[in-house]
Amino acid sequence: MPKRTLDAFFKPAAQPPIPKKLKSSPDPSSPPPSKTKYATETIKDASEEELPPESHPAYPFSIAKLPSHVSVGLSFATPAKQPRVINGQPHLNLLYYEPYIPQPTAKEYFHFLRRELPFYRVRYTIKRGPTETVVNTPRYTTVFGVDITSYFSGIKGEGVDKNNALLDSKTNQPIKPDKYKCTPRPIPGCLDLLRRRVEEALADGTTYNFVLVNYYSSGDDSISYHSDDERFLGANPNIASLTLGAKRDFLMKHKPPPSAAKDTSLSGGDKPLKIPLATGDMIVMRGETQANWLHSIPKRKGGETGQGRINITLRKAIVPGGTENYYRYNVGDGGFYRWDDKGKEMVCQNV
Ligand SMILES: O=C(O)CCC(=O)C(=O)O
Ligand SMILES: [Fe+2]
Repeated sequence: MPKRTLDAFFKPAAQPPIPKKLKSSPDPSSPPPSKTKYATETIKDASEEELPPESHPAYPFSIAKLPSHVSVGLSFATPAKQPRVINGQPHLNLLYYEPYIPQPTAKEYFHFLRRELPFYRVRYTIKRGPTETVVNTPRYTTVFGVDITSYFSGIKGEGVDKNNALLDSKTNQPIKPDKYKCTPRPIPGCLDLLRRRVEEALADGTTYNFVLVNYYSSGDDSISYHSDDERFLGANPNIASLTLGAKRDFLMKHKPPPSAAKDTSLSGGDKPLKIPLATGDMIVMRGETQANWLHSIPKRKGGETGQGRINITLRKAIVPGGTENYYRYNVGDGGFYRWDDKGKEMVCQNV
């Protein structure tokens, strides 16, 4: 791979000033100091670095650390643009970063995450009365994090290692073995940097403890209309949602009012709001949005979208039920998939 210059990472969007001196702490957001002194100096490629991957008993394989050219972009070139507020419709409250991550970094980040994360194609059953139906989730998913009643031990900023254990937030002691049916996974450094950067960008006290990742491999992959208004997120949850890779339409429509749909402006029958999300774009759904609006990524005619699309949502679960729900529906109990760069497809690793 060719060498890059720092200049290349900061094009084309207007960028915040590059700090004169960068820290050299082990925090993944901090690039090695020898490579970052001047904007024109060359910096090494990921392949030249030997950052040890992060392993943890709950991961199916160890997860690579972000190469420094991606962590530099995420740390110092975000937000690429200031957000627009979209609130011109009842109960709607969005921030729209167009983009949040500048394109060169978004592209590298997309390829890195697709290659390095474990993914799942979850099947689950739903029961309606006596009938059981099997649901095949129409996209790849994965999830990391734990609700606020627990946390992973470890030194802040040191990243994940195999000794990170789950502690109870009240007692600071190891959790009882039966606290969760699922096995929560610590957020790997490559996603935790994004989480911390978004919290900093919002600067309104928002914090997140979950990272959910969707991978839409083609136009046939989708998510149907829903709202993320589960009780385990608390009232008026803030959810940040980042797009990497292929452009897909994000549709929103107001929930129908509980009584007869007389007010057609809220009936849900109107044309949906369509936001064509491109790589690096981020929307933040806030306030009463989840309580009143549904959103979806519909299938695309023709099936193909070229390169595939990754969506990352940041959320905060406040009770153990949230942790159980997220692992059940985004990891499940089947085999995991890993991206095969030669075959250009997700390959199931076990069953
Ligand atoms: O892929 C997207 O943009 C939306 C994903 C989503 O709504 C969800 O995971 O709840
Ligand atoms: Fe959603």
